[in-house]
Amino acid sequence: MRPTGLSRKLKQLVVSMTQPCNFVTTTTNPLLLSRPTSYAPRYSHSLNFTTMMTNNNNEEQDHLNALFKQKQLLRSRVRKDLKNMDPTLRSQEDNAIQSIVLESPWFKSSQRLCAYISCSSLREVDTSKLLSEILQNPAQDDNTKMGKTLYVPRVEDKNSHMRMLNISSIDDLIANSMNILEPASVDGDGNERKNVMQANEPVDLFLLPGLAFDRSGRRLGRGGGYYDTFLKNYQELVKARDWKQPLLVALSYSLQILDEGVIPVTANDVPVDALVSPAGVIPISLDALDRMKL
Ligand SMILES: Nc1nc2c(c(=O)[nH]1)N(C=O)[C@@H](CNc1ccc(C(=O)N[C@@H](CCC(=O)O)C(=O)O)cc1)CN2
Ligand SMILES: Nc1ncnc2c1ncn2[C@@H]1O[C@H](COP(=O)(O)OP(=O)(O)OP(=O)(O)O)[C@@H](O)[C@H]1O
Repeated sequence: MRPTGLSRKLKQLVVSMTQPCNFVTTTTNPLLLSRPTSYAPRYSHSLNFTTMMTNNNNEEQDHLNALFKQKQLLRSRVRKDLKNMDPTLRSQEDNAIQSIVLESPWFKSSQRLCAYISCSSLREVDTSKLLSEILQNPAQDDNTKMGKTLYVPRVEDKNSHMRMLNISSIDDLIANSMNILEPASVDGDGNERKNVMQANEPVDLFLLPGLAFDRSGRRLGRGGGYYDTFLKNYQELVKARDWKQPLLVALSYSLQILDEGVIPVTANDVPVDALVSPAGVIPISLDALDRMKL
């Protein structure tokens, strides 16, 4: 059967998104182009509209299923590699990545950050030194350009919903059902924690976790869709408020940086601006080149 217009388009989209791309050297990076908000076909006339819609939806769903299956296989492979990583190497890489971040001008000058609380059983790049540094240097109430404000993730439900809540101490965290540390909704005094979506000023830096990355900014998460959903909403909020978009920086062990074209992505995947690996910063977007002074 000849592919219909929609299925051809969908295939092109999937193919284009699994091809290598580079934010810096080309202005036609598919990940940076405006993404489709819907795959729904718009036929002005059709002999058998319902059948066509059903076929197209089925094909579309088959493609997505195949793509999500590819993602799962890749996750299993990377999880295994992380599990087999030599502990001494892991600790060296944790230190190297954190030192690069701590010594960078873009981290030092950041005022409002969203960072993940690393989980050693998930073999995530350690963020403990970064969190200590941020929390040791809190923003003052008068909001002068000194000090930092930290927001960290809190999973709200299984429908990819998480919030980023303000904490002022590591003691504000408790383990959730996934055994990841996160803040309670209310602080010790019973006050609701500040939610970054309701803050009056923008976040300048996100430090992101992930299972695998590539040099084009593709990021493979753990499969919950939490970060992609959050980042899309946050980017929309920033746009509506006419603020500067935050820098999205992922922390990655060397083995998590995969060849281009290997990580499958869908239209919902949000690309990162830069990676920090033990070998240094890998800027990806033009914004990263500009703001990270590389
Ligand atoms: N430190 C940290 N906090 C985070 C995230 C994260 O990736 N890292 N998240 C980012 O979304 C959200 C939580 N999402 C999560 C999704 C899956 C798993 C998890 O344990 N996954 C298992 C496999 C589970 C399965 O497939 O059955 C694993 O990856 O081994 C943990 C957190 C919010 N907080
Ligand atoms: N076959 C499928 N068809 C449609 N949606 C799917 C399918 N399989 C998984 N999903 C949904 O896609 C989302 C996961 O997306 P994805 O695999 O891109 O996550 P991720 O890259 O790990 O994201 P994040 O890092 O943001 O958590 C989940 O909300 C899940 O319910």
